[in-house]
Amino acid sequence: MERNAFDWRKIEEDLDRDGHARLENLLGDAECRSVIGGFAKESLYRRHIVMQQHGYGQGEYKYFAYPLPDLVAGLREEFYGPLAKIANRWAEQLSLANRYPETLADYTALCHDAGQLKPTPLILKYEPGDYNRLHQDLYGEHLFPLQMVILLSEPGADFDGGEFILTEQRARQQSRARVLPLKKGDAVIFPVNLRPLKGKNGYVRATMRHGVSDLRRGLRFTLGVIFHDAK
Ligand SMILES: O=C(O)CCC(=O)C(=O)O
Ligand SMILES: [Fe+2]
Repeated sequence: MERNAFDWRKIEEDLDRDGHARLENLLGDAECRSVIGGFAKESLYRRHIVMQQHGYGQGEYKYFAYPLPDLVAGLREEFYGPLAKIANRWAEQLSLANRYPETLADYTALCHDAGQLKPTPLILKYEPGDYNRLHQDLYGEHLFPLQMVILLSEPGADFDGGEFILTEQRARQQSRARVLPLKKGDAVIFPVNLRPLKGKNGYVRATMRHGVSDLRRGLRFTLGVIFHDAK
């Protein structure tokens, strides 16, 4: 599907200021329905995780297999380039040596050369009582520092509770938590691990984690787009 052009200046400003950027209506209703409809289709996935068996929370998710469905591959491709520019600027501000190539193909080749061969985009499903503990999606040496989550269900109609939470911690301070209100089809872009915060003398590092609060009612599905592959 052809998408609206996004205002990348605003996305960049939002990421710098708030540590996340919300994109309204990234996916339409039919696209959300079709991704949810694929949850039961086992051939689409390489692995099924029951979160309570790993201490990750409660709920389940499935990692897509290569070749990724067109919609998922398209989102990874479309967002990688502009996000790589931001990631490179952040790496400089954080005094990190990491640099990210311009294209997803080149970045994926780096992951694959390092033995990170398995695709990481995933679909998550939450039922009443389910939740996702605060975590970071690190899967090996190569880590692309921004990721995206798309809400596929409608809050208030399909489910209650189940809010997306982002926390930020800088040295010698307690964590700051943000609850990010999303509607069906909205996406949020946020840091996997670190982000630069402007301090008095240059930039300081903040460590980020994300999770989901308890689902009180209904069913909540999300699509996660992570750009680095896994070992
Ligand atoms: O379900 C959510 O909102 C969070 C999903 C998540 O942790 C991820 O995609 O990495
Ligand atoms: Fe995650």
